[in-house]
Amino acid sequence: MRTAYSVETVRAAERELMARLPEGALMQRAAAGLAAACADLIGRVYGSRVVLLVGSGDNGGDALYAGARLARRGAAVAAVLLAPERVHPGGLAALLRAGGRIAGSGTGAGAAASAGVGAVEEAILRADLVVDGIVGIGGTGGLRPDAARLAACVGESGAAVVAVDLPSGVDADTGEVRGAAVRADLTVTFGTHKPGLLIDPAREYAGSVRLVDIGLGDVLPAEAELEALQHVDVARLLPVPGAESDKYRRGVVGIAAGSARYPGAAVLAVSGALRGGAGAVRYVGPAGDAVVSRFPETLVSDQGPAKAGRVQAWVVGPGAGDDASTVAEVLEADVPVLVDADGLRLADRDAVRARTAPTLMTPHAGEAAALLGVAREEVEGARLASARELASRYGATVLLKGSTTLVADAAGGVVRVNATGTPWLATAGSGDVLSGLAGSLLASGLSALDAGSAAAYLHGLAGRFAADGAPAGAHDVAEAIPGAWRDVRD
Ligand SMILES: NC(=O)C1=CN([C@@H]2O[C@H](COP(=O)(O)OP(=O)(O)OC[C@H]3O[C@@H](n4cnc5c(N)ncnc54)[C@H](OP(=O)(O)O)[C@@H]3O)[C@@H](O)[C@H]2O)[C@@H](O)CC1
Ligand SMILES: [K+]
Repeated sequence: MRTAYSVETVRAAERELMARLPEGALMQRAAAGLAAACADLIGRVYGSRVVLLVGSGDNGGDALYAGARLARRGAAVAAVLLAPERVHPGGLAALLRAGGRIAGSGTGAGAAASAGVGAVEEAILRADLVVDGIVGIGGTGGLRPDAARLAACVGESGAAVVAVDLPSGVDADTGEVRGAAVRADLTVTFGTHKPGLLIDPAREYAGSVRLVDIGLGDVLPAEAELEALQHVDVARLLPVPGAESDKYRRGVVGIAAGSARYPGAAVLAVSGALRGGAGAVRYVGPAGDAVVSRFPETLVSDQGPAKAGRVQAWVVGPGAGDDASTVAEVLEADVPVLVDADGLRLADRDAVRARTAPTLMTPHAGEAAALLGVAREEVEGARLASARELASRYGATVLLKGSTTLVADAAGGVVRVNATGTPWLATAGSGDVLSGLAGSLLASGLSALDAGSAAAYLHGLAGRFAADGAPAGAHDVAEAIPGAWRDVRD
């Protein structure tokens, strides 16, 4: 499991740890890990040109101490000081002792806002490596103008870019990016991941992320703010039939989906459900013929959901068109219900809130925006807050689809993030497969949080296998689910 903690939690843990250690010890651990990561990234340190972007906080201090280490190994290291009068004194002294210099000025005066600007930009453009120590977890709001100019210049440089703790300009707690931010090839983060490193859009700015252990793990609380499942975690969640299992004990998932206009959505939801571990898939709706001709193992009913026979979970909504009464009927069932696509628009909020069995809603950003009454961009820019808000308004678990999928429970607590997806998954019908898969896992007894996050994980992996660098259709993704399942299990 990869976990991420908020700034507030990190600060508290840091205080506790610092009280037991000699002054400066944590920063030295951080700087040592940072310098090693920089060296690994550029390969040859001796003779390389390194530019440090140094803010006035400890993030800048980390950059300066790491720069000193690189200078001792023969790199030509220049520091751009955003606020020379408030620079970390010990870090600057260490850099200068090691043979590093201040960029943009021979006198040590400030660079970015002074006559040295041209020289600073030139140094950045000519650098082999830029180390972004402008701001870390102490950042608030968008980057200030001086810092934003530097971030833009870094974007034009061909240098390898390493962000210290976080790419400057991204919000550590939410993953939001307001205005300019540094785009890194590698982010070296200390003690724990921060939520922003795992959630888009910030995640994209971070590049690959390397976690440096500074001993914080011992003092962090057990429950994180955000967690990302890995293969072993998903393997533990996936249902395994026992010797005594029959189809009913393994769970029956009901799919109420599709319409005369969109029969394909029903077929695709069933295709996901058949690969999700339930013992049987029951279908109700107008696309029964299409479903059976493709998947003869489906139990098709021509009655409404209430009379279709027992199920342990329902999926409602994919391709439903305007069939609000089916959605309402499913919401009355006292079993877990997954609501997707048209169902999200048709579901009555009070009816969802009144349910006692779990509800899992699976909107993409556009659907979530419509439910929240905001613009799509607002949801995409603030994914964590949007998922939490929607979950709380509906009293449901919300799986917000996207390049980083989030799953949030109504009661708060840890949010799951999934990053196995691929841009190739943004294809028609892919969401229908996901809802069938997640519904099937709900029917086999997983909680809404577990079913949603395990389904997102498998679905993302299946998307990667199916696409393998080329376009793939939603049915290819469904067919790749067993391979993803085996990959996770092995
Ligand atoms: N946690 C740990 O265990 C450890 C933490 N460590 C390191 O410490 C870092 C945290 O250091 P920190 O607390 O000094 O804050 P930091 O990120 O340097 O930012 C503060 C500075 O940024 C400025 N500033 C703010 N907003 C801005 C903006 N929008 N645009 C531009 N500037 C902005 C702000 O200016 P001010 O508001 O004061 O004028 C202030 O000068 C952490 O990320 C990690 O790298 C490691 O050394 C070891 C262990
Ligand atoms: K930074």
